[in-house]
Amino acid sequence: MSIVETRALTKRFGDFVALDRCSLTVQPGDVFGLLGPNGAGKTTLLRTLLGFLRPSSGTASICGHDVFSESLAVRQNVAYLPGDARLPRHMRGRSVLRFFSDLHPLGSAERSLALADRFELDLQRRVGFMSTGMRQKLALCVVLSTQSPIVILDEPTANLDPSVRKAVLEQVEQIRDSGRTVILSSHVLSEIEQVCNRVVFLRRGQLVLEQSISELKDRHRIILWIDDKHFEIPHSLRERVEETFREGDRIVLETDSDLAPLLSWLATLAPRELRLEPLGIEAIYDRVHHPVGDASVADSNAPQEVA
Ligand SMILES: Nc1ncnc2c1ncn2[C@@H]1O[C@H](COP(=O)(O)OP(=O)(O)OP(=O)(O)O)[C@@H](O)[C@H]1O
Repeated sequence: MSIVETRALTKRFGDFVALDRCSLTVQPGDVFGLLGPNGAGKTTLLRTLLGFLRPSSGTASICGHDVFSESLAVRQNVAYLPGDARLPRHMRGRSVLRFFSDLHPLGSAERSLALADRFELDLQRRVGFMSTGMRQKLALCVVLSTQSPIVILDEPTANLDPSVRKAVLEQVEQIRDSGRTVILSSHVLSEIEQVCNRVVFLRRGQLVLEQSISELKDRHRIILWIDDKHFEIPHSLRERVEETFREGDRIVLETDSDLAPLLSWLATLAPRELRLEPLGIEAIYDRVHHPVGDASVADSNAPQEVA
């Protein structure tokens, strides 16, 4: 059974559609990545899942509870790191950790202190005197130390230096290894590729592609330079390969199947040069967000402010 499920989930702010009929399922143990450019609707989706925003239409449930009408039950199962976590500025780091671990039924002061140590965070400092990155680390200690079945992280590594980023991703991997579920939004494609097993791409409020990371890793791009003007993929290989681009003597092919038969055939054509590269999430991201012939959205489509 899915641990998170949305069906045709839609959120409008006035006339502006921030989420447009999004249907997705997250399975227990998934590390589920949410990708999309600024304003795509990632935070709106996460805030709707947490019951902070009322869906305009469609449904969403977490652990079988409706996210809006049963939001208390939902929040008991979720630890959430917002993109702009606000913590009491007058409190010292240590008191913040104690306060939140007492508050959350699945919290633990001991775990949060151990994390602060791992992130090399000075807990003597008051929140108001911490840097942006230090406050982010503190919020992460609060969220990552709870044992909630679902952990939702909105851009968890923003503002962090590379060594803390690495430590945060290790924590995500530990959560995954303990069988819990993570939903993670990030602009850092390599992080998504590293820790997620599934990823969805949001674009202007719509889910435009869902991709398993293991399938993504099997996808390759072959670029070849060939003098033969009559290049044609043989019938027997057409199922395995797709020609995506041809310009003069340069041809780009993509495939997600076994490379051996394809490379054997290409070798018989004696190309002048041949390059083989894993397609990677970055190429998919570019293709999804800058499709050929796409015109950028005019400003007239911008939302109106809604409280
Ligand atoms: N309360 C609101 N009233 C009006 N429009 C809103 C409101 N909240 C969000 N929006 C709009 O909804 C769209 C989606 O915003 P959202 O914050 O979900 O994007 P995002 O994908 O998280 O972006 P980013 O990567 O920049 O954080 C944006 O155009 C934003 O301006």
